[in-house]
Order: sequence, then C-alpha cells, then structure tokens
Amino acid sequence: MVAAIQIENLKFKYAEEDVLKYINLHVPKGSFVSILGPNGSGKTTLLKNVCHLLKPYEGKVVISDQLVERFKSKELAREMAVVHQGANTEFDFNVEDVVLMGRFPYIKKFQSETLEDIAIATEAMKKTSTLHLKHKTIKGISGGERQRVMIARALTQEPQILLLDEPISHLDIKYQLEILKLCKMLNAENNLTIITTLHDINLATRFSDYIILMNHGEIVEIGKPFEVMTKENIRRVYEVDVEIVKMDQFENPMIVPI
Ligand SMILES: Nc1ncnc2c1ncn2[C@@H]1O[C@H](COP(=O)(O)OP(=O)(O)OP(=O)(O)O)[C@@H](O)[C@H]1O
Repeated sequence: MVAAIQIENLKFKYAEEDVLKYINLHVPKGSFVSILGPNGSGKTTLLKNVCHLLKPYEGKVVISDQLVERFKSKELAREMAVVHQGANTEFDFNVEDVVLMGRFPYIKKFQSETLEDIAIATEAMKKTSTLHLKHKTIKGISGGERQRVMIARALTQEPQILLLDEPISHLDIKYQLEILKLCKMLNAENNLTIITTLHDINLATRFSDYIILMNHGEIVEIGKPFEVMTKENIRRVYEVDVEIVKMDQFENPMIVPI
C-alpha cells in the first residue's frame, strides 16, 4: 500500500522526559485513521511532529515519499492541511477571509485571490455548513461554528492529507456526524488521507479504517477498529471496563462503558 505518511523510530521530548517513544507508523494513502488515547498520551504531540511544527530528536517523518523537513512551507501546505485544537482568534477577520487564507499556498507574491479561489472557498463553506456565517467575524461566532470554519479553511487548501486535532470537540451531535461523514466522503471520493485525534471511541470506531491507540507516548496497538478496540486494550489504556456490542447496521461494534 502506498504510504501518505511514514514514521520511523521517532522520539520527541519537550524537556527531559520522552513524550513520544519510538513511534513507527505507516498510514496508507486514502485511509481514515484515528488516534485515540487518554489525556496526555501524546496524540497532539504526534500530529505536530507529522506536520513539522515540532521536530523529533530522533527518527524521521516521510510525507508522500519525501522527508517532511525537505518541503518548502508552501509546498507542504499544498500537500497537507492541519486543523489545530482551538482556532487562533487573535485577529478579528471575517469568516470568508479566514477560509480564503486556505488558498495562500497557491497565491503568488503580490497577487490577490482569483475568482477560482473564491469559488473553492465557497464550496468548502457549503460542505461545512458555514456559508451563512461568511460575513460574520471569527470572534463573533460560536466555538462549534469556528471549528467548522477552520475545517472549511483546511479544505480550501485542497490538500492530499488532512490532519485534524479533536475536530468535533465543540460540536453538537448533528455536526459531529456531519463533519465525520464529510471527512469520510472526501476520503472515499477524493482519496484524501485523514488522520484525526478523537476522544469519542464509538465515533472513531464507526468512521475509521484504522485506529492508533496510544498511551504514555507509545503506540499500544494499530489496526482495524475491531482489532484495536477490545475490552482488554480499553481496560489497559483507559482503565475502564466496557462491553462490546455488535449492532446489525454497523460494521464495527459499539463500546458501552459499564
Ligand atoms: N508545550 C509543552 N511543553 C511541555 N510539555 C508538554 C507541552 N505540550 C504537551 N506537553 C506534555 O506532553 C504530554 C503529551 O501531551 P499531548 O498534548 O500530546 O497529549 P494528548 O494525548 O494530545 O492529550 P489530550 O487528550 O489531553 O489533548 C503530556 O504529558 C503534556 O503535559
């Protein structure tokens, strides 16, 4: 399988202690991968190493057959879009301008956006149900609306790989499903590779092709949801007991805490 992302023997630390320990990972192109694990297990740190916001002190990250550090920033932005936790709302731009910022890797110096750029941004706002917000300011909308706007901006980047850090944490159940279904659709139709951190183990199990289960900076298990989300693994990592329930309409089982 062609790899969108390949990580070999990656180690990372902020200070003395290793926060990521010998991470090895192969993410097939076009797959939907969720990173799960308890608070502080290293999920966000791993995503930040993938997008080169943080640099490992050992090991390597390869994106579409090239070491991540070899990419020029615009080149990497055409390959990969990232939606970080908590949108940056330091500046009070309007929503449409924020979404249009996704076109920056395509716009040449001293040029402004074209009609095509605006059409791409509009389409992304339609897909994320944010078009009606376009004249509002980014500070003047709700946390969940802002989360969808940041996803619209990432889609406007037209990446091959989309990294999402807890993209549904502020969304109500309708929009949680809408965003994950949209990701799944882009995944299937555009062969977009999606890697997302999630806390909802049932939504992760339902939507993911593969799950990476982390604990204490290590990958405990990688595989198909039903292989990874076993009673034993969940007890080991989250220290809770669950029942695994098979429902006819879903391929993957539901996980019920007891
Ligand atoms: N900027 C930082 N400086 C120092 N330590 C950090 C920093 N960011 C995170 N850490 C530590 O690194 C470890 C992993 O944090 P990380 O944010 O990657 O975990 P996470 O799995 O994404 O957690 P959560 O589910 O709570 O978002 C934690 O022990 C955290 O305290």
